[in-house]
Amino acid sequence: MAPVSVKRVLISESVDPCCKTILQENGIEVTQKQQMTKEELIAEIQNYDGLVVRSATKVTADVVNAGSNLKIIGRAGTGVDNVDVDAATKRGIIVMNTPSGNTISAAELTCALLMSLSRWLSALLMILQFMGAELYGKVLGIVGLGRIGKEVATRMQSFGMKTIGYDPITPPEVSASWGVEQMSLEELWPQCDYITVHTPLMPSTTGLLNDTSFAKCKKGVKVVNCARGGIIDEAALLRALESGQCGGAGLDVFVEEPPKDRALVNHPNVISCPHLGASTKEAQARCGKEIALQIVDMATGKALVGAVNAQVLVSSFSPDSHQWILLGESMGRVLKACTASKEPFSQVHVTSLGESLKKSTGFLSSAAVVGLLTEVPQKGPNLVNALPLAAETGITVQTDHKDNEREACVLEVSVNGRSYKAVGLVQAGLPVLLELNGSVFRQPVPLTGHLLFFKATNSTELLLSVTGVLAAAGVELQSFSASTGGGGEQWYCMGISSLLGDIGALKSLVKEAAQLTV
Ligand SMILES: NC(=O)C1=CN([C@@H]2O[C@H](COP(=O)(O)OP(=O)(O)OC[C@H]3O[C@@H](n4cnc5c(N)ncnc54)[C@H](O)[C@@H]3O)[C@@H](O)[C@H]2O)C=CC1
Ligand SMILES: O=C(O)C(=O)COP(=O)(O)O
Repeated sequence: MAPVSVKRVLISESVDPCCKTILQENGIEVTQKQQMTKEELIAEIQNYDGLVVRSATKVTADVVNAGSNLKIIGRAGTGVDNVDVDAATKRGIIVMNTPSGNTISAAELTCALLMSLSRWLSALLMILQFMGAELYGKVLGIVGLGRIGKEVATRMQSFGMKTIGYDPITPPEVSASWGVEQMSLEELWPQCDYITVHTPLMPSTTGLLNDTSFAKCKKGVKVVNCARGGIIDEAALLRALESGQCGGAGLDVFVEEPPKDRALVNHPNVISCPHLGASTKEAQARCGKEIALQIVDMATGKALVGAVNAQVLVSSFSPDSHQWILLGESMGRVLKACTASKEPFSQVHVTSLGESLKKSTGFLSSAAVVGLLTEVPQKGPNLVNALPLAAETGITVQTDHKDNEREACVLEVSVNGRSYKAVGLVQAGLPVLLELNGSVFRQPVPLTGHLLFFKATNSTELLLSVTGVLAAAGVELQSFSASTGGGGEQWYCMGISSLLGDIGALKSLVKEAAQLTV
């Protein structure tokens, strides 16, 4: 993978100082600010290649779009719901997080809230309520059995709690191996003395606990939310607290932070924190260090860790994928230049051939689309946004893999019902073109530097005329490849020292001509 140039990074809030230090030690200029307003961020973001945030900075589409040089948004923490990931993806910006750096801290705060709710450990609540309850023997329902859910389960088991849970993705046998019996939410609600939620906030988890689910719970159930505000519906929670259906709530997160509506925070049976789950020295040191190292690794082309919107890029970080990516891009560019029609493509089909390319079809197709879209009048597409941009432009991209003795990439595109095709591979570490629109080259064409393609009938006089045009323009001929094609029209490719200023003279000699730089 080619390094992503990151020279200047803005840290827009309180990220551990080790983040700045590590970035600076690796030659990156860093500005760290606290509590930037959205207006300040929009005004300044264009000066940076990278932005590092926690949860307070709202990286909305207008911030993303103002970041004309942005290549990376790093979240020193888990949730990326404060970042408009779709807007970033469309702009080709990588979004990455450090999802395990604060797991233990968030789990520990959850456990602290569960304990506080059992014994009313808060100055105010202790005055109001003297009688607590043991956790021992009680049932804890854990909704979301990922990193934090698991750590909460194993900790609360040591208090003798029975842990049950629900997660649509974590297999029941996996959670069973750390002591959590899975069941449907319908079965879970009525069994729990305590419920804690540990899912991301998304449409399927918004209002997971609502009036209907509270009604199915044991009277007096206690709930904890250290995940995201809104997973427990706030209005329903207040109603359940007031009716006694909910016996207490421990809340670290709110729909609006800090919450302007203080009804929940001020409720006598609520223990609340201002989003402190990750606020420990250890978690911050881990997240700050991890995000800095991940950015450095990406910028040096070493590895791509923690990217949430660039799966294609992640798989492209294998040692020899770089040349295949160049091949895909160059083939896209060659086909774009050599199709007679200037209409937009409607369909792109990429086939990878050969065992070792089985897992490369994803990045080969993105790379080919990057090459095909280079004339899109926006900032150049890259492997992050190629496929979303293609979809937006109405291009259908299909991929395929076929077993073959030799590794190769076949790129076919359709324009106005006509198909065009290129076949290439990486030979001796360099991308080469084997075939173009039915013409098979006698010598593979090295896809590097300035290339002149033309289609003509095989004739020595014509080739002399073409070299004459090059000489007249002061352009040197550096390599020459002709395709096998008998007497009919065939494609030729010349490696040239620079592009011709005007291709008109050449076009008068040959059927089709195109020049490009790859
Ligand atoms: N309060 C704080 O300071 C912190 C909050 N968090 C938040 O905690 C939450 C959990 O974080 P992690 O455990 O690291 O995430 P994770 O990705 O490891 O686990 C989330 C789990 O939720 C499950 N899930 C998805 N949809 C579900 C549904 N409809 N019902 C039940 N489960 C569902 C997923 O399958 C996954 O196993 C996130 O929202 C994160 O942003 C994380 C760190 C600190
Ligand atoms: O990592 C997360 O998802 C968190 O909620 C922690 O947020 P913070 O880094 O403390 O602003």
